Amino acid sequence: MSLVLDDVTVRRGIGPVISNVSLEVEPGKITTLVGPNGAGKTSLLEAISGVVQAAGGTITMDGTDLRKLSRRRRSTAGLKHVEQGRMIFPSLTVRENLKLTARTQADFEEALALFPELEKRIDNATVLLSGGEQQMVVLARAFAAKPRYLLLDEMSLGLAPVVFLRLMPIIKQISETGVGVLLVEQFAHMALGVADDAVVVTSGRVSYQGEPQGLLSDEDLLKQAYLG
Ligand SMILES: Nc1ncnc2c1ncn2[C@@H]1O[C@H](COP(=O)(O)OP(=O)(O)OP(=O)(O)O)[C@@H](O)[C@H]1O
Repeated sequence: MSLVLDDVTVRRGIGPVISNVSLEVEPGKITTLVGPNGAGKTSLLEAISGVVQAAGGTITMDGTDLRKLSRRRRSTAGLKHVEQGRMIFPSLTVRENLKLTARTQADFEEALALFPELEKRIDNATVLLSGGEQQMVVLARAFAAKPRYLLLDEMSLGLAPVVFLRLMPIIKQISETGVGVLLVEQFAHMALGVADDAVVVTSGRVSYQGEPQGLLSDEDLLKQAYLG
């Protein structure tokens, strides 16, 4: 049981932006995917969730071939993709935002419990929240939908590092409930701090795969992860 990519290739325009990538995201674990700008990280997540179709390879979720399913079917099967940019309804309150994805009161409460900061602002319009709090709403919405696997694309975008750092233990807690998390980040250090597995993608190919510690302790590898 896991989310498995085998030999996946993604084409955009004329050429491949992801070539022969294989990786596994296990339930209850965080796989952190890092790599420089334009390495193809977003394209890879998009191929998993069905925003684009993979040109080659297989993608299975707990044994189900995802490539045969539409984007919506992948989502109802338990795959939640949090795309770049804060996908919230700014004029709705925090409560209303969460209620849009939580199917039951228990799911709503469980999601909210991870975010004490949000409990205090539950009836405020989300537009009035800070960038970090808005990103918490995004994460809470995703978790409230009870995903089996969660794809998180550059949650750090536009956030101060210290604010992003606050999200890390929450993402860890989410994974500990049994959710498999694929965390894509340019801020490699922080995202690797909570990772169970690490993958570096450079120019569309896997250039490192293994223990996060092996990457964190190798300066050349890290440089490659940031700069290519
Ligand atoms: N819709 C598109 N059409 C054509 N090419 C695209 C499209 N989206 C991305 N690309 C190209 O695909 C390559 C990989 O981009 P992608 O956004 O997947 O990388 P990334 O690692 O997520 O980078 P970033 O961190 O900058 O988002 C880049 O060369 C980019 O220009």
